[in-house]
Amino acid sequence: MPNRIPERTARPRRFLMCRPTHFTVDYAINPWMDPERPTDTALAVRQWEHLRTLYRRLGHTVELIEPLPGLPDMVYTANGATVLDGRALVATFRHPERAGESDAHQAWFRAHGYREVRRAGHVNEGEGDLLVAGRRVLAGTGFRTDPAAHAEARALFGVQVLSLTLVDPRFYHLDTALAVLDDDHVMYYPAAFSPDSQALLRSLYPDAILADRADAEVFGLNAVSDGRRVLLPEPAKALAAQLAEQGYEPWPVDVSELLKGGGGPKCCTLELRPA
Ligand SMILES: CN(C)C(=N)NCCC[C@H](N)C(=O)O
Repeated sequence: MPNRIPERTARPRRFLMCRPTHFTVDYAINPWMDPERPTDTALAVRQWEHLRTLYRRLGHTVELIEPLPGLPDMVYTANGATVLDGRALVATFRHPERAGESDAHQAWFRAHGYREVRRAGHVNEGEGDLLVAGRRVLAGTGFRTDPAAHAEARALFGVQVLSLTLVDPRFYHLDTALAVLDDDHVMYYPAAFSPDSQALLRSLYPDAILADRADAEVFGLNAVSDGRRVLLPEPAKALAAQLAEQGYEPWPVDVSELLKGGGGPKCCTLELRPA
């Protein structure tokens, strides 16, 4: 009997985004950034506007945080916090170039009625490394987020937090190597993880979609899923085909300019999970 394609259900989401008004690459804190390569801020804004419009068209709510001059990476709001049950754990960045973003996010969450807003006591780059999967948090470490931040997240959110070690500097945040598709389904690039973390992922998600190197290298895993529709960088063709085979709707987006900073659709999108 042929395998049945599972029925996928979309759930409306609430996202926080930041217009890339001040986007440029004038420092390099990840292997994708090259300050010698010109950037086109107007194009970055157009690509970002398209992403925002798409979310709205798909029925999601987009809230905005004001972009600040001198913080060109602020467009990557996923790194600003992790939000679960109305509690915001605000990022503490590894690199001084991004440190100013923490105050901006803290102020935003305080002004928007979150029941608890806490600044991380250890290096913690928000949803770049802490991905919420149902009532579990998958937590990356190796390049940015400190393992001690995982314990802090466990204490604040009161959910299971599972540590995963990244081993390839090109996949420096968990959300470059793994995407949560649904509460209990993920896709990931195995070679980005240590052997122990690969084994853990295999046991947790035996039916995960596995990305190949080519799709991982175009940031195909830096994707946003609402349970059925999956927005991902358009060059990740094989991954889009795999998603379709598994009952998802791939929505390819052009984020070529934003990739110059080392981030794709997911990096530009922080999910707000109310109480
Ligand atoms: C998918 N990724 C990596 C993100 N969640 N964020 C992008 C951060 C980019 C920034 N220039 C940096 O290197 O911090």
